[in-house]
Amino acid sequence: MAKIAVIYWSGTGNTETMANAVVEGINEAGGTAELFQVSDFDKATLGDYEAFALGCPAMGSEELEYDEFQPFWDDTKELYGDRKVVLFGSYEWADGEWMETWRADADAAGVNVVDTLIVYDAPDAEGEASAQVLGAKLV
Ligand SMILES: Cc1cc2nc3c(=O)[nH]c(=O)nc-3n(C[C@H](O)[C@H](O)[C@H](O)COP(=O)(O)O)c2cc1C
Repeated sequence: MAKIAVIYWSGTGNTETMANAVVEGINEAGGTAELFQVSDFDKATLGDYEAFALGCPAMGSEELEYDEFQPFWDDTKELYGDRKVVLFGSYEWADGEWMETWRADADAAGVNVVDTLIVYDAPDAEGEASAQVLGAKLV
């Protein structure tokens, strides 16, 4: 059974809601999801997982959260190899440019990004369903 890490940062809970839905989607598709706040994830265990869902909202000025998530991303982006990765997060002020930048950075690092998902503000039922579908793509 595919062991999949869902690793996220969330300030006000919107990306956390998405992360929980991603976990549901993985588990319903037959995978085994493990959920981590980024500050709790031990990078030394990266090799233990077959796929990854990474979540971070738009912060700064169309950027990843700079204190915890950006350093995590910078440290790990060369390490995913050909394992499947999805990127997700919530935004509110603009139109999702941070995700385009994140995706381009992932592509440049050779990350196997199978899909991305952005949701405006707090996910509604449709947003949560989309996050479940996203998670299932990793299984
Ligand atoms: C410091 C700060 C910076 C933000 N920068 C952006 C931004 O550049 N673009 C945007 O669309 N939303 C921005 N937002 C809005 C958040 O992305 C939005 O509130 C999101 O839902 C927060 O997700 P979370 O609940 O997972 O923390 C910012 C919010 C904060 C607090």
